[in-house]
Amino acid sequence: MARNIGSQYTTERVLGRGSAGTVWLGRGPDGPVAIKVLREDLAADAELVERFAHERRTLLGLEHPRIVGVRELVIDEDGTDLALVMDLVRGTDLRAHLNRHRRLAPADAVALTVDVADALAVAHRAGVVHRDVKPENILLDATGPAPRALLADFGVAQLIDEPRRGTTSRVVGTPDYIAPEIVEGLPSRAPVDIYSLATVLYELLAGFTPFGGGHTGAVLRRHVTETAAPLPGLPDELWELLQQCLAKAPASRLRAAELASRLRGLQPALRGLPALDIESEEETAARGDRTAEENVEEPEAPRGAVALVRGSVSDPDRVTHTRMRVPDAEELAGGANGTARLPRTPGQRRAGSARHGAAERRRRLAMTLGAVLLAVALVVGGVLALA
Ligand SMILES: Nc1ncnc2c1ncn2[C@@H]1O[C@H](COP(=O)(O)OP(=O)(O)OP(=O)(O)O)[C@@H](O)[C@H]1O
Repeated sequence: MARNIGSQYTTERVLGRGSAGTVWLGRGPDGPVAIKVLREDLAADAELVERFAHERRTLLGLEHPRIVGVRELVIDEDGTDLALVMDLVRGTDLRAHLNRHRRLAPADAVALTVDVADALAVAHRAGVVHRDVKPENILLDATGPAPRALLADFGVAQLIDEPRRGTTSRVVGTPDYIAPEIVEGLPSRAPVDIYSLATVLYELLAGFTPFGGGHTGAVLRRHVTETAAPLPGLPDELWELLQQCLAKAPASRLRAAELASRLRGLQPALRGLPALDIESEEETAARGDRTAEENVEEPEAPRGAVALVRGSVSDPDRVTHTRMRVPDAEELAGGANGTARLPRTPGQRRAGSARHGAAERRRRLAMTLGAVLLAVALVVGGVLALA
């Protein structure tokens, strides 16, 4: 049902829902807009409303073709509505795009990443850190010949989470995309956005994030202790860039403008390359491999591998935005064995899988038998020589 937002806008129908509220297709004096109406409990939080009002200039001031512009901040006097009026993006978000395509050709993945890096370069220059770069916050404008990415929700995560940030025992963000320094309780500066964007790029190429899968604590630990598994078939230069932006040390990551320019430089060489021919364990299981593995008599040797169900691109229960406890030092150190999902080319066995284990056992048995036969032959030979 249409309702008025402030004196100038009306809502028409729901475009989507997020943790902070509902986004509506709306109408204003200059035509259609998107209106994010924040949840009632947030709108009723006087401190939060004040923070929004205070940050009004920042929210409204970021203007760039690759940033979803905020046109108006509506604060109802009676405290019922707190809404952001935004430019309407005609298309979809990157999460929906990824759900449909599973993984993108390197040139397409890089083109979208360049758009977001351009947006971040402008924001970082203005001293604004996004803090929640993820496919859900990247909108795709589908009105041109190829989709263009726009980064949405600047500053919103920060404003909403502010009161809880005083406590160092909590980290805020979306687990799969959160930078290691946030997990360690350090402040979020511009490099956190670069890390999250590199995670998105990895996901666009692989179909899954480098450190996702399993429960939130395991995901956080991997961000701090593990390195991303290489993606077979990815051109070396692109892999090097990805690794650099996924560096644990924030200072080692590229700045947004440099990332955009380096990626642009790679674009000609990527043209025409197909999407990577790799799959996650989840996809292997979907192809019926799991049944075969379960039929092998001995269970898989425990490696601590985490099921790939949660956090996968098609998981409707995916944790998208949450507050988490900062893992203690012991928990963070527990990742030495590595628990992240590893990319495999289709049909390739995972080291440690039951079938791989059975083959390994057969190989070891053959080697042992060979060694015994050799020893017997040497003894017999020695006895005969002495006789
Ligand atoms: N400016 C816009 N134009 C068109 N659609 C939009 C716009 N902003 C948001 N949407 C749609 O609304 C959906 C919900 O957006 P919202 O920002 O509330 O949540 P989210 O980013 O998906 O999740 P969360 O807020 O929990 O991190 C988006 O996924 C997108 O499909």
